[in-house]
Amino acid sequence: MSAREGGAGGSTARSQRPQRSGGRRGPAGRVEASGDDRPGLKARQVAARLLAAVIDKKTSLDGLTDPSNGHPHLRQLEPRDQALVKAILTSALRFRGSIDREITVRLDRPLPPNASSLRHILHVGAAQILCLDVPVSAAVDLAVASASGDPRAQRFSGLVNAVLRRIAREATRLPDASADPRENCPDWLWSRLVSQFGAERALSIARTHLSRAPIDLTVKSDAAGWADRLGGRVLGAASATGTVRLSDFEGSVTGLEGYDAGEWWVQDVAAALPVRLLGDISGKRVADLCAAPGGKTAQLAAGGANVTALDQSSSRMKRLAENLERLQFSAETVVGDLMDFQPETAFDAVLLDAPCSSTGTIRRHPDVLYTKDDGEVEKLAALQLRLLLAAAERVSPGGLLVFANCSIDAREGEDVASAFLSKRPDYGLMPVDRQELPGFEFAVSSAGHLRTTPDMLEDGGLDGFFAARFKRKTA
Ligand SMILES: C[S@@+](CC[C@H](N)C(=O)[O-])C[C@H]1O[C@@H](n2cnc3c(N)ncnc32)[C@H](O)[C@@H]1O
Repeated sequence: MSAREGGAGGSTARSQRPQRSGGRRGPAGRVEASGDDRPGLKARQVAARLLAAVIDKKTSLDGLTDPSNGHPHLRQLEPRDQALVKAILTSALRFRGSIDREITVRLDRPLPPNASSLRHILHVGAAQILCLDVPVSAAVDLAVASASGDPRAQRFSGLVNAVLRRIAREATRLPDASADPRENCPDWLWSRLVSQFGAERALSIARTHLSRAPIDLTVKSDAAGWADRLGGRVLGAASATGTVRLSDFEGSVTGLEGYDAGEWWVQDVAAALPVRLLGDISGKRVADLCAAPGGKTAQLAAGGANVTALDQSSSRMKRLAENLERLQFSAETVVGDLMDFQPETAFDAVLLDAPCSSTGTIRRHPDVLYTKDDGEVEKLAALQLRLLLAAAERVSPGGLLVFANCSIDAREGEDVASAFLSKRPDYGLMPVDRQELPGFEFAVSSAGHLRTTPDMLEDGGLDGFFAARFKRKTA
């Protein structure tokens, strides 16, 4: 058994550091069975259930873990158990390929095809052993208890015990230098990365998916001062970008200086770039047509625009309103479908940050690897074109339209931009000049689009993003 196996009952996720105990210890250090009341058991059961929802039903983890509308079983847990569940799921998804290999090589024969709940219990157990600072005995015993309490997995509880104990004894902790980006990148995404970027870049992008992303803050002003106060650093040219990166920060940002006073908001540096393509927006009428939860609305308001923010999701618009209130920004808000939006007058500029596969944000959302696929990308690309054509109707002659999203797939970016231009001859591409984004010149493609991938920026990377800028002709 490894040295960690005899650790204290408290468990600490290496990446997210929730503080949660494992099983209750008897005099001999063994975890005593006590039905569903055993400390830590509910958390493991919920983790297996949520993993099943992601893998088998392709449900987004963001939705499942939403504080107000997430899975009820998760919301019933103590905050520290909720944090443990999220840490388990992040690791289980980020390293799913490696974890699966560690399990599979220790099986005498393949698991039956209908044994998905057993598979999820094994993955939850192995993720704790391989990726988190959970005592091995707690991880194993609670996995065995999860199996025993599940009619579909009951008869395999001995196998769960044997496989997980062998993993604890024999396997290398993750992530280690040998963690293979390819084995943790599902085939559908890998083929897309290779065909779009070539094998070397594909590997470099897939490697970023094995690490957590840093926290970036967009500050209203005085980026250098906030970097000093919060122990971060300014990204890009200080005067222009306003992004402060907190590379090592873990935990909740709500306790940080400046949060209550509304001096900054969390926004990946790449997500802050599309708004900058609108140039000087002070005093202009600008519509943000897929606005919630409002990161870009806040930027538009900070730039002095008269902003109309629209989104079809009322719960997300509630968050947008709360965010704007904390930041002391104002905007006209509309809950509704962009396709039905009929403003009285057209706008000087429109931003469409369209729904997408989110393949640029896998470091933060590893579930995307398993909830999205090629078919979904195609559907989203078609939706984006429909939304872009509708957004184009709301721009005044001579006005600007920026189309953006956080996918790294060209079908949702460059291809949508070309299809749009072929359907709307009254619009022209207004290529982005590298000088417009000091410090981020690398993010401007030869076609004049904004195109980032998570491996582009040293020391922490950035989200993958696409943006194209169009100008409506005057006659
Ligand atoms: C990528 S998110 C927007 C993020 C936001 N711009 C920000 O920076 O915080 C996409 C948004 O599009 C919204 N959406 C999707 N389809 C829509 C539609 N037909 N009409 C209005 N909003 C829509 C979703 O509810 C979601 O909030």
